[in-house]
Amino acid sequence: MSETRIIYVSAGVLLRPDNSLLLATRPSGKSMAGLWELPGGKIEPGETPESALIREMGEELAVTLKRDDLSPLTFASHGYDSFHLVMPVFLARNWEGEPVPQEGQDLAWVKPGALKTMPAPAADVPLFDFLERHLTKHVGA
Ligand SMILES: Nc1nc2c([nH]c(=O)n2[C@@H]2O[C@H](COP(=O)(O)OP(=O)(O)OP(=O)(O)O)[C@@H](O)[C@H]2O)c(=O)[nH]1
Repeated sequence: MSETRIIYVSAGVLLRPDNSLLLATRPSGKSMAGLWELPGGKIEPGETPESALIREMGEELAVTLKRDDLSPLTFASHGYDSFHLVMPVFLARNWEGEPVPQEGQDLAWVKPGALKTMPAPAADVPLFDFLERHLTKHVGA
């Protein structure tokens, strides 16, 4: 029986008062370059999902998040060819700083109803569906 390699990634939904959320393209040169994803990245040894996300938001977007700004929202679990992705997703409504791409990404603030128009990694398709239903239902589109 072949072993499944699990990759743990932490991702964040930065939600503005107008109910738009931030997506970023994967930088060129990386796997799945150009697709729209939630900001975040791999959880390194010794990190919690929260500390990894806080670090990634600083590295990728120069945004400062505090632990108390993060609420657990949902997760993705998706089998890619070479690994299985497990990705806790946190919601943040407060942060310090305006997101500025640090790695050449494009950024877009997207309303939940428009998420499905954004080409995304396979793991994000059910996630975008969830966000559309959840954020539209509970916050108003
Ligand atoms: N941050 C983020 N990663 C995602 C999302 N959806 C998804 O499949 N992923 C995958 O989760 C992994 C994220 O890790 P990462 O962004 O730190 O990866 P990396 O830059 O080191 O990528 P690399 O392994 O291609 O060098 C990638 O394989 C990425 O394709 C998402 O919405 N946000």
